[in-house]
Amino acid sequence: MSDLILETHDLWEEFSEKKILNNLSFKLKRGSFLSVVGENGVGKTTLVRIILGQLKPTHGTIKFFPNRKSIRIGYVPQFRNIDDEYPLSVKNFVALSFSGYKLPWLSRQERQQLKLVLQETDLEKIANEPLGRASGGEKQRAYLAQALAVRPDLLILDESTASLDPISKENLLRLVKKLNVDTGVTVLFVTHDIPLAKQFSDEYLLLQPNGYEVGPIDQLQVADYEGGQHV
Ligand SMILES: Nc1ncnc2c1ncn2[C@@H]1O[C@H](COP(=O)(O)OP(=O)(O)OP(=O)(O)O)[C@@H](O)[C@H]1O
Repeated sequence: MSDLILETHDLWEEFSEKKILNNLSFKLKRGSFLSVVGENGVGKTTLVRIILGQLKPTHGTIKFFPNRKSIRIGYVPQFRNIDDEYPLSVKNFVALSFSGYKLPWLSRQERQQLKLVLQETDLEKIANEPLGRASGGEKQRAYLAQALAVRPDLLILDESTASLDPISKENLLRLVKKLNVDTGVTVLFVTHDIPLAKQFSDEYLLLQPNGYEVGPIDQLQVADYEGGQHV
């Protein structure tokens, strides 16, 4: 099996005559933890949408290994608060990931998977509580559990920690890192939080208005992030 999960070649996207992503060629190693960083508007979400298959690149290619069909992708969005009156329990919310989600009709395998994922995300104790009453960190763990329920090969966190307090942010990332190490799930973490990226990832992809940079995370210079221009 290839040691890569995906690779892009010469990728760019054109929006209203504006070129985004600058002929991006990068390789994502299976089992790695990559932080995608860069200032507002450089194309981080555009890259995620291309990976998810929601957007076709104007130019260039994206290749999955062994192929797209065999790669399961879990996606954790930016934190959106859930109303206090939200009716589903934590468990039922996580189970929305399965098709035919009404709990009594989950298959045995799905029930086992649900139990495991609630354990992994430390939500077992509040599994039957209404999600609306959970804390911000617990709600975000429920989104994470939903993404993990499909046993993804690739987990994409799209500014998923942005609205959490510093302790909840770190706890969420610690959990993701543990899953990355224990299960080998590949992680692509889109963030503006450079200290958090440095603490948990192995590699970085820095998108810039006129280019991009890739490398081991310890080589990411904050000065580069703040508007430096490299190709
Ligand atoms: N569907 C679209 N139509 C037109 N322009 C778009 C579209 N999607 C994104 N853009 C533009 O492309 C650029 C890159 O957007 P993108 O959301 O990928 O940036 P980003 O790096 O994720 O930004 P942020 O850090 O603010 O979330 C922006 O200038 C944005 O306005």
